Amino acid sequence: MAYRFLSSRIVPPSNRLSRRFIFIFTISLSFMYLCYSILLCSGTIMPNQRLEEHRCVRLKNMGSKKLLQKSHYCTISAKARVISDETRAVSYKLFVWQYCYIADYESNMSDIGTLHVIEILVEIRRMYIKCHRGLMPRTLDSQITMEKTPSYFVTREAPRRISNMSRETKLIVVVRNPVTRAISDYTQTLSKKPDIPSFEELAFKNRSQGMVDTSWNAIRIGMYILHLENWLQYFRLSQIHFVSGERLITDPAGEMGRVQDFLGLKRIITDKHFYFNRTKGFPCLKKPESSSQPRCLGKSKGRTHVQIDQEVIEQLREFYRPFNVKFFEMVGHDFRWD
Ligand SMILES: Nc1ncnc2c1ncn2[C@@H]1O[C@H](COP(=O)(O)OS(=O)(=O)O)[C@@H](OP(=O)(O)O)[C@H]1O
Repeated sequence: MAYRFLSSRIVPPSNRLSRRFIFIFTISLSFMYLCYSILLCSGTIMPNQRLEEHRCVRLKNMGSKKLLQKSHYCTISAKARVISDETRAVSYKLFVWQYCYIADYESNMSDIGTLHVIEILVEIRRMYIKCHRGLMPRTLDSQITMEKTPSYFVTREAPRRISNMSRETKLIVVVRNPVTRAISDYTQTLSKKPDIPSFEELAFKNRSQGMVDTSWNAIRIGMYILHLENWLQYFRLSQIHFVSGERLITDPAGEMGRVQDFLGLKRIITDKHFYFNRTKGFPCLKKPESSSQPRCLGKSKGRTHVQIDQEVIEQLREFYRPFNVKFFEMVGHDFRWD
């Protein structure tokens, strides 16, 4: 649009020379942005690499020496996640900008080499994918890289993009009772924005008629089967492992055992690594890699939930039941959310 506006006003349509100049100028500008976005990527790889030590729990220190000389069990720290999410958002915007700008140019310039423009687009896309891959830490064959972005599960485009990157990716999703999940979500939002409407107001379009507002994210996210169906267009069910959010609290070692099996790792993390912290009311790590002190999750994990009317909870249970049943059937496991 910007080009159309400029070209129609500044350059007379018949002036081929000026048009060629604008074309070269546009391409140069795009190229500069491309270089900038690539530099931006490599700039953020560095902090990621520096964080690698924090991310990777060396199994060596967890007991089994034989395996551990070779293996790292990697998790992505919250800080690393923020860096990679932000960088991806910025580079994605740059990519879209470049793509749209050139595509717009292409549609307006019949006399320029279309093939040339396509070549440039292909190159930008190649660089873009390389840029994303570069955000992940380098790993040896004996290492596993993990990426943690909860919102991917409910992001429409995520399965296609991830499968484009690697079809063999293993996916782990923590699911909990969708009603509790919605209340937890609301509690978290309320702690940041105390002025939001009540849970009941947000959850229902019409409460007396039991009409739930599925456009509210806190509700929509818990309709797991719908999101799963989207993922199953690109991944096999055997590539996805569902962790029970409830059992992660009552039996963290058991859940972690199943995660390790799914990833094809020896069971290194066992109940020896956890203890129940009465003050926190949750299991905590006895001795994490980074310190000799026990470590619990932060204050924002495991907060007291907002009190919700029992009748509202019942209505939401009813609403979720058919979605849950389909979900249990699909994954072949009953999470017992009733
Ligand atoms: N060990 C331990 N300690 C504290 N909290 C625990 C633990 N295990 C699971 N949980 C549950 O994790 C819930 C928070 O996870 P989130 O989904 O918000 O995490 S994330 O931000 O998406 O990473 C959090 O939900 P809320 O209770 O609603 O805060 C916890 O119930």
